[in-house]
Amino acid sequence: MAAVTYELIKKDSKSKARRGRVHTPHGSIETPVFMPVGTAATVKAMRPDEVKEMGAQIILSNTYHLYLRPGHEIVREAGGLHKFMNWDRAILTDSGGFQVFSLGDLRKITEEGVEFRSHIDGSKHMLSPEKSIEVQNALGSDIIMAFDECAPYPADRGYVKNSLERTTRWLKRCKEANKNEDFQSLFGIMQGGMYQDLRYQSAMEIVDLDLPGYAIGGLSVGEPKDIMYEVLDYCVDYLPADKPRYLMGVGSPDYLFEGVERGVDMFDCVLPTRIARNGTAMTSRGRVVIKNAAHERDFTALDPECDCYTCRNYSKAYLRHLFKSNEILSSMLLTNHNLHFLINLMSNMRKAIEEDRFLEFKREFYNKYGKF
Ligand SMILES: CC1(C)O[C@@H]2[C@@H](CO[C@@]3(CNc4nc5cc6c(=O)[nH]c(N)nc6cc5[nH]4)OC(C)(C)O[C@@H]23)O1
Repeated sequence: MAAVTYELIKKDSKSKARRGRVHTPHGSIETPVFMPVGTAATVKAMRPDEVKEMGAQIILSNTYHLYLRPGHEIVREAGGLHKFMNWDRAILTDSGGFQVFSLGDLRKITEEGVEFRSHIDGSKHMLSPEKSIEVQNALGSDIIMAFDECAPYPADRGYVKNSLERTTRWLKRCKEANKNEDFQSLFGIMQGGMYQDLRYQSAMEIVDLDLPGYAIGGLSVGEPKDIMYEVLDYCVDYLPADKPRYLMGVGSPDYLFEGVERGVDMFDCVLPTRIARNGTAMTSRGRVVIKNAAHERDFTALDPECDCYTCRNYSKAYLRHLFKSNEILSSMLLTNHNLHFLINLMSNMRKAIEEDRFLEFKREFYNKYGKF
């Protein structure tokens, strides 16, 4: 029995949306779920007790970053990532494949793995399926992601086909490297670019390995919204219904609604924490750019419908002052609100699916939120 299992609780009658539960060694996760990103073993500007208090059930961290700094051996000696960062709920770690492409100074991709220079100090490194699994085993995360290549967008068919076939060969090596780990569940990642037949091929190849869960990779890489939704329309159906489905790198409220409607269970994205540090808040009335002069004498809360610590205690005028003064508290309060907003949104989506009114809830939200 895998350490991570999926329990389907309710399927929406008018869409592919589904309410479920993912069981892990560090607790159960109610789905659909948004996972706050804690790249370097911290959800930036947040303390773990605040992240827990707002209802986060699982957070994401990154192999690429922790391998480079402080080094996975240090985290192993600290007793693993849960101990090191004082987080006792579930952790999912991405494999480093994508981050090497998006962050590292990519040198070479071979059958063995990927050679790259660190974005921190330019030192040369090699990540392979075996190395990625060794690092994730040292981190001790509950869900570990396969070492894959996320094909760039756009990319021609030939490149995408060769890339997905190598990603499948890498997945088999990941499974072999992880075979002695009882408490860490390996998720496969579907690639195939924007080509339906290649997505099908990738799905069949990874599902054949009978893993505890599957991610849809290769999306949220700059493709237009309608292309992502079109690809999602068929990708979810290629994955087994009795396993969790994870859409990587998504997202903002509209992407979350569209993903949930198409049957996705798990999401992660740097957006809420990243834009908070840049002074933008997600609210029930759309985005609020706090530095705008309009907020200078606005002594009302950021979001009239939000009961987070920030909205209960501070005004837009004060938050604008903090941001303009480049105060650390600005990032803390806006991050707290943005994460609370998305976690609360997912909780309301789960309730709406339970009450068979998901599409109505989506319409209500869109009407209030305005343009995306
Ligand atoms: C939406 C938003 C704000 O998220 C930002 C920025 C650009 O998009 C993001 C998010 N998109 C994203 N797609 C992914 C695909 C894969 C994948 O195929 N494999 C593996 N192992 N990990 C993945 C992680 C992914 N993250 O990717 C970086 C570059 C990490 O920054 C994020 O736009």
